[in-house]
Amino acid sequence: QGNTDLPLPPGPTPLPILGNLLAIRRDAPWKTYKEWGATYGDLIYTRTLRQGAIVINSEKVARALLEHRSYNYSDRPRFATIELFGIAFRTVFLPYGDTWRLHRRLYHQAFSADAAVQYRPMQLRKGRQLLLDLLGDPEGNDLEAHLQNHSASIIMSAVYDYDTQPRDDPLVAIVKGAMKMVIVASTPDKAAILDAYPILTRLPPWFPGASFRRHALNCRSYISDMVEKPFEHVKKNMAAGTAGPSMVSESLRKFEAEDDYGLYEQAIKNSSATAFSAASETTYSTLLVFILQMVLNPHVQERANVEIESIVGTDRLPDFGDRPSLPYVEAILRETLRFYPVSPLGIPHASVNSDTYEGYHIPKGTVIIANHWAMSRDESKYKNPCDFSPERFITTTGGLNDDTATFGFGWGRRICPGRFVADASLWSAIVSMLAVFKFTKAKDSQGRDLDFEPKWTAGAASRPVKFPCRITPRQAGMDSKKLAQLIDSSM
Ligand code: HEM
Repeated sequence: QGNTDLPLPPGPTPLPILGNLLAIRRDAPWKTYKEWGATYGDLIYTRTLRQGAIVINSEKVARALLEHRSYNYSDRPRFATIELFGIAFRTVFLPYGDTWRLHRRLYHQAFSADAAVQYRPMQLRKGRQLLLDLLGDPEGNDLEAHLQNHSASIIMSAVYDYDTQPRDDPLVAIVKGAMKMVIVASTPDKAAILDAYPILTRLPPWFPGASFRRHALNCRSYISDMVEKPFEHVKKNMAAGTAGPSMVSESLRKFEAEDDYGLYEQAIKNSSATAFSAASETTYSTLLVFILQMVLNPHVQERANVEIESIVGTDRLPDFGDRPSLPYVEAILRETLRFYPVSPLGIPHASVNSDTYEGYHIPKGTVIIANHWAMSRDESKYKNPCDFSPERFITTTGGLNDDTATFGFGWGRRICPGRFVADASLWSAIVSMLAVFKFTKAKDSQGRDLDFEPKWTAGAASRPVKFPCRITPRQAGMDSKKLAQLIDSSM
């Protein structure tokens, strides 16, 4: 229990009304929080307008509070934008309670470590489709789109048994369109203003300056399609007897005899719609980080390729059976997750009751932000943290150390339930790409390397901004026919 006589954790002095709003970098708040850490430590109190928040800058404190006291830190803050834009149904925003527990149960059935194994053949197939897409795009003009398709097609298959079309898939377009609207509409500064002045959310849509209300109405209709349309696809296939296994069909069957079936059906709809949006952006952003780092670190690719060729040869592609024999590839995956957690501040938690930690008072209902980016740059754990170095996970005897670098998947009872699926999607794509391609810098007209400074997008999910590169097959004469043969001989 908290003790109100104790001080709040330390932090920068807030200005009247605005609090620390102006002191926080809008493009990368995680960097500001890390810088503050040098003065105030790993637990910082900050205020934006009326909203107080505690930032955790280290794995140690995150573990102590969000894991060991998970019962008290598994709630979510209620932001005014969430209701306004019609996204309060998403698991990520549900308060700590029965509906959220039911969602977690549904994910556990479909995506636990054991259940996730069933998707591996599909994930390998999708990884190989990605190879064909990359072969046809040697300058990586549509790199982001290929990676997006790969991630979207895996999650649509696992959740809805839906086979996406390689381009312009109608269901993917609905879901992507809805998520884009939500991201534009619910930027942190909008959220902070609407939370501080909730009366604004009740302005009529026609009111001057209330364009966000019109936007919100539009957004709600997109969101409704995002929830209903893929779900209808499964129901239709179940009625026709053609539905393959998926999170939705298996959950519907499991609960069909329950008295309160309607409640389960709603939870299945809402959790499955959350899964798509939570899975696709994070997974493809991580693959983009991987490719960027391969372009910038050719020696890492070469070492990985030597490892793959010594274990797999060149007549087939790697599969999950090879995974334990490929420690360096594993280290690359870990280093990709460590180097740039694509959700740098995770999703905020909230405290259920007030609490005391190391002599500081944490009020009930405080927003708690885990700064994954600061954890990735912890010099006491990661020497030269700004270097991309898979070697940091390799022991002197060539095996892997115990650090799986999974802090980017979050904490305690709210930890990402899709992490095992994500891990397999990432590994199968990374190992396939390393086996077949070399990623290098693009060349200018004189044949010189085109150097560039990597940039990162702002927002809750951050990823590399488009960068120039070349994607070259390692085997001479590799064309789509030969690659298709290699893929066939690997099935
Ligand atoms: C590289 C890929 C991924 C990353 C980096 C990632 C990261 C995260 C993070 C940081 C959280 C918040 C955890 C917390 O509150 O402490 C989260 C939550 C969540 N993730 Fe993931 N995720 C990934 C892939 C996936 C996949 C593939 C799925 C679904 C199959 C998924 C479904 C979810 C859901 C439903 C939540 C909300 C959990 C809750 O509020 O209880 N994620 N993820």
